[in-house]
Amino acid sequence: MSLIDARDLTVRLGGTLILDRVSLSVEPGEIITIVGPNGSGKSTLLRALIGAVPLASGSVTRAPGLRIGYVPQRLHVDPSLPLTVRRFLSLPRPEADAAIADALSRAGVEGLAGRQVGALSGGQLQRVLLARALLGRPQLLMLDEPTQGLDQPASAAFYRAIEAARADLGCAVVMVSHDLHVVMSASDRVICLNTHICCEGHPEVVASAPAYRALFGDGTMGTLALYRHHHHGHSHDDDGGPVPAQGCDHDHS
Ligand SMILES: Nc1ncnc2c1ncn2[C@@H]1O[C@H](COP(=O)(O)OP(=O)(O)OP(=O)(O)O)[C@@H](O)[C@H]1O
Repeated sequence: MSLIDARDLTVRLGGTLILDRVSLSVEPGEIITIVGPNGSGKSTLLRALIGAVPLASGSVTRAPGLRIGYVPQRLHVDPSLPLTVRRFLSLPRPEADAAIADALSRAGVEGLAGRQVGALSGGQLQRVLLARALLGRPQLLMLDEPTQGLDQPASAAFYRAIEAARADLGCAVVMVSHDLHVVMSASDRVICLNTHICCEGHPEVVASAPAYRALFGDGTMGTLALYRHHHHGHSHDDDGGPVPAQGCDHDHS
């Protein structure tokens, strides 16, 4: 059984169409990466899958009792707030010291339990947020641009921790990422979102797209090229059936 099954998920916020008939299912243990331009609905999609956003139409079915660990894009913590990592990880529910130590270790930051949350570096805080998500031994880990603002070694370490957690817990991972090396190397499936799913497929399929080759040919400019690829309008001139997208190099003109 799928962990999550979304059918024609449609979300409107403030009268604006944010997600248009998005269908996807998440299978146990798979890693799905969601890419797309700013404002394309990636965060909203994660929140809708969790059930934190009302749907205008469509449905989201979660496996009964599904345990989800969610790592937000960022969390602002007032540096003057006295709050240790241990206490932070015990909110809202008290957790045993051993469980906290285990989660911190899985996230690769054992030894931080006594530190002040407000004094952590960006990379440490993201790993503590990962530890928090891992505490509930999730079947599904959802991460919203978790390495934003981290340097390359810190990002790489973060993703290694995610992979280790998946290997260990067997959890599925759905993440939003702009880190295309990760997208291409660590994902079972890549979904490119632009209000609707504009293309999806195995990384190799996406990698065969000219836009992806442009990425590695042109360095960071290639990153922009990927995000600019054929992001066509949102009008559907078809009957709303399955998106026939397999790669990122098609257009719908
Ligand atoms: N509560 C809200 N009310 C109205 N519009 C909203 C609300 N939340 C988000 N939006 C709009 O929905 C669109 C999608 O936002 P979302 O954060 O899902 O995009 P995103 O792809 O995650 O963007 P980014 O890459 O910049 O993080 C944006 O245009 C945003 O302004």
